[in-house]
Amino acid sequence: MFDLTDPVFNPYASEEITPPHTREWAAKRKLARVLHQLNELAVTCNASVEEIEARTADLQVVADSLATAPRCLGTLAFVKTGDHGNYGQINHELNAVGGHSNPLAPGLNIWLEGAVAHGVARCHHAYEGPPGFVHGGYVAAIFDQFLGMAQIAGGRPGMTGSLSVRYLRPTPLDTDLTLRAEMAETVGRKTVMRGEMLAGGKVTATAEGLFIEPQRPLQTLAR
Ligand SMILES: CCCCCCCC(=O)SCCNC(=O)CCNC(=O)[C@H](O)C(C)(C)COP(=O)(O)OP(=O)(O)OC[C@H]1O[C@@H](n2cnc3c(N)ncnc32)[C@H](O)[C@@H]1OP(=O)(O)O
Repeated sequence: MFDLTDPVFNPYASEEITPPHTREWAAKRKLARVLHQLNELAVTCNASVEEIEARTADLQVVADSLATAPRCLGTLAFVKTGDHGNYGQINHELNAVGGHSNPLAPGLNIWLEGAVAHGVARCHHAYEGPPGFVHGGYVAAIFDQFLGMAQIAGGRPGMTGSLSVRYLRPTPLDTDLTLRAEMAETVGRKTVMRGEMLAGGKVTATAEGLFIEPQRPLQTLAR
């Protein structure tokens, strides 16, 4: 699924974001960036009603046009075509929290240095929960993806069985959030990961995740 020794595609080898491997994904990253910006503008812009209605009509034209193109519903549908890369490459683009071509993703970048996983994410105002701070569900989602990717270094990638987050102080919006995680223990198919999230050098939340290697390969679970 993810081969950390693959010299051609290992998105976690360094802090540098792995470039898109096809023109299609380069185009989709651009689309995602515009939509990500629109997400933030949708919750922050203070334009007139007329302006909002006019721009919404413009966007509806774009959405209706894209809706006429063929679609692939889910990563495995993209894999099946054979034209979009392997599962790891497609997941790297489309993942809900870490995908560079997914406008919902809060720009999570992950890299591994030996046994330690590092990451950075940034949540704009569409991720607001308490006033001025990141919604706790998004903090948990970032940990889920971050710890989930960090555990693949252990060689037995699993699905989240449980995730416990301790919210120590509110996590600020529009701030680089740095992440760090290490494997706490691994017993058979079960791996426990522990991590922390920092903003401005202060820990805002810690998390512990239990990941369980499924009995069947992950790619076959959807079938
Ligand atoms: C590389 C991919 C990384 C992906 C990271 C992204 C993070 C995600 O979002 S994953 C999505 C969220 N998670 C899920 O949807 C998982 C849904 N659950 C499942 O599919 C299954 O319950 C799964 C795979 C976790 C375990 O199923 P299965 O392998 O059949 O478990 P089973 O054989 O019954 O139990 C194995 C062991 O784990 C324990 N266990 C199982 N489920 C849990 C759980 N939820 N919490 C704690 N322990 C559990 C069992 O007690 C057992 O322990 P022991 O061996 O000591 O008796």
